[in-house]
Amino acid sequence: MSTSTTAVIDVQSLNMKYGDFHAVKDLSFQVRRGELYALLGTNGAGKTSTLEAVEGHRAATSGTVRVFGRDPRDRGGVRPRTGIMLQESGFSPDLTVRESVRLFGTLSRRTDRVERLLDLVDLSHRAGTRVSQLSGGEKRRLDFATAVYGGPELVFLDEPTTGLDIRSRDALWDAVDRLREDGATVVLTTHYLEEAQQRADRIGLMHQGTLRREGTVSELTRTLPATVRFSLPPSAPVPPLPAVPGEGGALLVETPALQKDLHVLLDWARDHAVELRDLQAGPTRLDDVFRAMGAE
Ligand SMILES: Nc1ncnc2c1ncn2[C@@H]1O[C@H](COP(=O)(O)OP(=O)(O)OP(=O)(O)O)[C@@H](O)[C@H]1O
Repeated sequence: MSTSTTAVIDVQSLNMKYGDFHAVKDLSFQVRRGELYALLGTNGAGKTSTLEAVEGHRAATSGTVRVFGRDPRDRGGVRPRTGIMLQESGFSPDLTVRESVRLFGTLSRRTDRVERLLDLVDLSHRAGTRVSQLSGGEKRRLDFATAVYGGPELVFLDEPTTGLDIRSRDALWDAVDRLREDGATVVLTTHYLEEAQQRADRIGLMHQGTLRREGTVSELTRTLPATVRFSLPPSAPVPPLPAVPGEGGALLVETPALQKDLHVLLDWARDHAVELRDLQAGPTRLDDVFRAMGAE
């Protein structure tokens, strides 16, 4: 899964307006070849509007968007290289699962085997079932199968795991890993922050139409303190680090240097024969960065 500095997506000073409402404001970002880039944000931040411009579904009010160096509305040049899993599927309810994959596959102008895709998303046993009779999770898996038909170079995954059980999620991410091993570039949006935290090479965080933060997970989280949580027996001496009371009698220590302060605490506990009950050391999570951004 190597990434290069070549930009597959290049967005410069993008503005999207709906009438007087300015939904995306002067947004610039790039997605490099082979990268998994997660575009995350609060509700109404402008992610869908941005992706619609990048996918060529909606014209920008101003600014430039290039995908593979071309205008994304150049359907002949961009569409055959791109797979899109939208939030809302556009399948005809009367078609069967097999027919849907075949139809969308033909539209993609790529080649693949329908049976391979059904197997990939564990829908082989539902091949002859009409789309109207699928469960929400099965429809989502069908969406994914049509998006990755023929191994596109660039895949957009818009909330791909919403409604999927844990086994289907794991299978979907395994399939994404295999696409990436073949060099695919992936753009992800999700409200499941832990998925982005685990999988994204880089993350862009949007809020109220602008890109507020961008970087790797460690670049984004290193600006906020980590938390150590523990409880002490009533007779324990005063701990060596400034601690504030938390829920259920726990003590919380916020630290910008988790490893160092954890050492201090553990050495102190050993030297004083103190039991640190329910000890938890939580690194800063993307959720914390998100909350901090929402409060700005
Ligand atoms: N067709 C439209 N007409 C008017 N306003 C719109 C339209 N589409 C989106 N908006 C507004 O633009 C803003 C950005 O919407 P967008 O759907 O891009 O956000 P989002 O980040 O995808 O949100 P969510 O996480 O809630 O899906 C919102 O305030 C939304 O109400």
